[in-house]
Amino acid sequence: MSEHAAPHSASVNPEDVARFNRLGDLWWDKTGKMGILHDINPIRVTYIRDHVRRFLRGDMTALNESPERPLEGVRIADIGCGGGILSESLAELGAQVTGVDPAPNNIAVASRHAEKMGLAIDYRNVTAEALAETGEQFDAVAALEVIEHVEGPSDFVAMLSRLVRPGGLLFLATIDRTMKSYVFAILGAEYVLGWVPKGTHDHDKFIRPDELSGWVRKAGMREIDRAGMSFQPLTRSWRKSHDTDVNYLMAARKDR
Ligand SMILES: C[S@@+](CC[C@H](N)C(=O)[O-])C[C@H]1O[C@@H](n2cnc3c(N)ncnc32)[C@H](O)[C@@H]1O
Repeated sequence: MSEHAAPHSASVNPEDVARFNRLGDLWWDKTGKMGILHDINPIRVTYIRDHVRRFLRGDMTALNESPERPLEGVRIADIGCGGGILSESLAELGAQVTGVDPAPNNIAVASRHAEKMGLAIDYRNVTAEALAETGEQFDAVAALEVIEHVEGPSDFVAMLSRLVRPGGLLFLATIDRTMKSYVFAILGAEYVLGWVPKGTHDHDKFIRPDELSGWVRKAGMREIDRAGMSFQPLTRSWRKSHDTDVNYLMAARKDR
């Protein structure tokens, strides 16, 4: 596997991307250090599915009523796709997924896994900037658990907006910059419980929901929803909530 992260671009923090580049098979180990992404994935996928069906049904003829493939024909870009956890779930629902990540090994892991699962996903080892430069646009763009790892997050949102077609949707997920997130997402998840590799997160790079909403607005889009993802200690499970103090999702729409 390659030690080097691929093409440099303004949003890429080389050390951070190199750390993700080394994860290899851990991406698909549901009980390992990336397990939390598998645990929250059903909430993220349902969130995307429901917003796409609610907001894009009117202008997409291919968006049929099939309960098994509710995203049939929807073009979605998964930015910072890692090992493909989100990309695969969206493809299973019928979406035409393009997954990009600057770490070459992530794309290698994602491509191998998708092939094993019989899923056709267009994985590319390019930066999000390089994808935006092609002028391609998507019905929906998702950058989940990515923006807290990039350089210049407000510019990153502006660049993501360029990838969304008029009337299309942008989905973001990140962590709020609160005392609670310091306790849960850093001390708890990295140091006490060991859910996530130590050093994965820098509290200063966490983002307040209103800050994110402002960047979205500046990028010519409009926030349409935000929701929390909360861990329930009693049932040891995650659920969608109104508490955005730690992990949260945001959906935005580009005007036509
Ligand atoms: C925490 S992982 C999330 C992976 C995936 N989005 C998921 O939720 O399953 C963060 C990912 O963002 C990627 N990444 C970091 N900086 C990036 C950038 N500037 N542009 C695109 N992806 C980036 C990393 O390589 C890594 O795969």
